[in-house]
Amino acid sequence: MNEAIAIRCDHVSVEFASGSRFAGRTNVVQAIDDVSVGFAKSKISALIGPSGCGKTTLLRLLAGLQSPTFGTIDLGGLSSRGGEVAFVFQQPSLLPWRTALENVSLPLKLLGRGNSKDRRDRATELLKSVELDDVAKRLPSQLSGGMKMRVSLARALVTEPSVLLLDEPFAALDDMLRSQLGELLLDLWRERSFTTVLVTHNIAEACLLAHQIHVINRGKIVNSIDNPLPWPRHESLRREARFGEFYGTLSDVLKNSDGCV
Ligand SMILES: Nc1ncnc2c1ncn2[C@@H]1O[C@H](COP(=O)(O)OP(=O)(O)OP(=O)(O)O)[C@@H](O)[C@H]1O
Repeated sequence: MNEAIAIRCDHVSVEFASGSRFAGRTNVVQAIDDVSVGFAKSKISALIGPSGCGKTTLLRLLAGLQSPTFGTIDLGGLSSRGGEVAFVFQQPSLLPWRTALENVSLPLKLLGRGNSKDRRDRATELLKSVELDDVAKRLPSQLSGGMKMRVSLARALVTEPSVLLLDEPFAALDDMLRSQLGELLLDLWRERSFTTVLVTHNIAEACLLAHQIHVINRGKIVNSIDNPLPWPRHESLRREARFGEFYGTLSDVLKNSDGCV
């Protein structure tokens, strides 16, 4: 595998059977169609495209939650079972009977890492990094939507993964929270440099957060664009002319790729 590529998909396709077997009709849905792509090591890559184009299916493939019908996926030996690959979905999916701290420490317990004090200390550290150490003892039902998402991020990062997969993690949040969590993601990435693949519908989010943007439509990657905006990135970049310029370029690419969102 090329040094700079952390994840490589080679001629990957996913076909789903759809329709009713009882009615005697089953169709094949080609969710991913012969995709070959590399995701850069220690960089943030965005997958953007219209609803139903295959973004989640591609992310599930990278997470090992879905097998390809054809083709291969190479994560250089990393896996979620070893805690090296972590994912965060749109719904935070925290265990409701466990406190925020217990939710964050759970992956360490499942992997058998450290004793209970080590795990508690590590989870407290992660809750601190998402500015939630003061609510460590609360249950998920006592947290706001934004707080739950931050706990999910802390839980995903507690095993120090090399790869973080994010499926529209901020989509259910209002604009203000979305921006704050985007900024938080940038901070966490700056400290840890995990390889990130972010599924989003949001052009501005892709412009602000990603190094590279892959446009996906009808199961195919139809364009891959290097984001020219400078690093380090902050929310304030949204107010700069060059941000508007790149936003316009990306919108045009999406329209011309028939991948408008
Ligand atoms: N388990 C499944 N069985 C049958 N079809 C599926 C299954 N999962 C996904 N599909 C189909 O595969 C295609 C791609 O779905 P996918 O969820 O990957 O799209 P998406 O780009 O993430 O959409 P959205 O942005 O709306 O979440 C869609 O046509 C969808 O209906």
